[in-house]
Amino acid sequence: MTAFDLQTVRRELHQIPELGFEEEKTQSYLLTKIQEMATDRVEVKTWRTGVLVHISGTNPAQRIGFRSDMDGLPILEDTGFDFASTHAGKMHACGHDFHMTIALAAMEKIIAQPIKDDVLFIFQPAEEGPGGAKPMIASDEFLVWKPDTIFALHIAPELPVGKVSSKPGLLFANTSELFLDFKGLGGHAAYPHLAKDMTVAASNFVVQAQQIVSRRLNPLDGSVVTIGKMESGFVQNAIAETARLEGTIRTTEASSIVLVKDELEKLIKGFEIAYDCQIDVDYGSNYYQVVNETKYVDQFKNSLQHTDITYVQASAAMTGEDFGDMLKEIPGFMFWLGVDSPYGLHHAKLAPNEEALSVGVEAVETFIRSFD
Ligand SMILES: CC(=O)N[C@@H](CCC[C@H](N)C(=O)O)C(=O)O
Repeated sequence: MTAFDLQTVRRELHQIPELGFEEEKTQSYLLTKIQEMATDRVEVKTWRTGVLVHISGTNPAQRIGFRSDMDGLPILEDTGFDFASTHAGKMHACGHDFHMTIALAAMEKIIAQPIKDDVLFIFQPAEEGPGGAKPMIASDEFLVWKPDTIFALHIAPELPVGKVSSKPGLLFANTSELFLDFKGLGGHAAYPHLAKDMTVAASNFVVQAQQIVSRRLNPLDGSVVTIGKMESGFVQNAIAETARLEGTIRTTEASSIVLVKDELEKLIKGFEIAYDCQIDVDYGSNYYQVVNETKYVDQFKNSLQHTDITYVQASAAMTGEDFGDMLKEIPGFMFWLGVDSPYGLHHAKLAPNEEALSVGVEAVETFIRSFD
């Protein structure tokens, strides 16, 4: 049991989603909750819009870190919930409201009954972009409390409530954002021969880019090029002078990200000639793969044996997570928490089952106590 209601906290957080490094309301909400549960063992630091909470152990030999991300997505919520987002066009569509609620509740339990070791709860901004993990772990605020091991969870819509899953080794892919700006020549819709149509150029680019995955990369290595957003033109009867594509590259091999970028650049050169246009590319933020340390995955799995939580073996996924950048520096692992939603991550109707909140709290607390 916690002193606060998990569902209420999750719903209050759900109503105030904020984009990366804009999480001011979320930060102040978390700080209020943390103050309510703080004792003289607890120290709090802020880093940009993030929060670090250090709980001194009774006889510390090491420090265990648990990380929750904080940001929402630029998605217009379509759940119909009476606790839907109050921030127009923004939504907790990746479950970070769940992650933060679970972190707060697990923290409350560790404060109430500290373990031997120190524990650090990390609320990290900007996971969806531009990436808060890398700058956070390089900050003085983090380095003074750098954990010896670190772990995190992510909600899994396709997994039933009561189940968690993970695996040793690769869990999530390498990622790079992709932004392409096309500049041609606009004109009247009736005179295509006098214009350089960027709707046609960008549309063909989307199709051609798919062949990098199917024809240039080793089919045994996983890779994805997804264009999630496409914009061009202003009106139905004018040829578009500009177009913009926004997407993401995913690969299971760190080195394949470079290969995909090389191939994209060849394509860009070809398109600039073929469509007589200019194409500018920007790769935005890049996240390193999430690689789990076997010993901690085993410890997690074993720690759950005396609970009702079922551990199942996961497969690697092409999702990305800047937690990979933390795991590159600090050994640990990440696990999926079953939330049984009919709609998936990043869907405007994502509806995780709130019964999974207490399962998440139990899994996190149980793993932390397994160091005792
Ligand atoms: C778990 C999850 O859904 N993470 C995001 C991370 C996004 C990274 C970046 N903005 C990109 O799109 O490359 C994901 O989309 O996998």
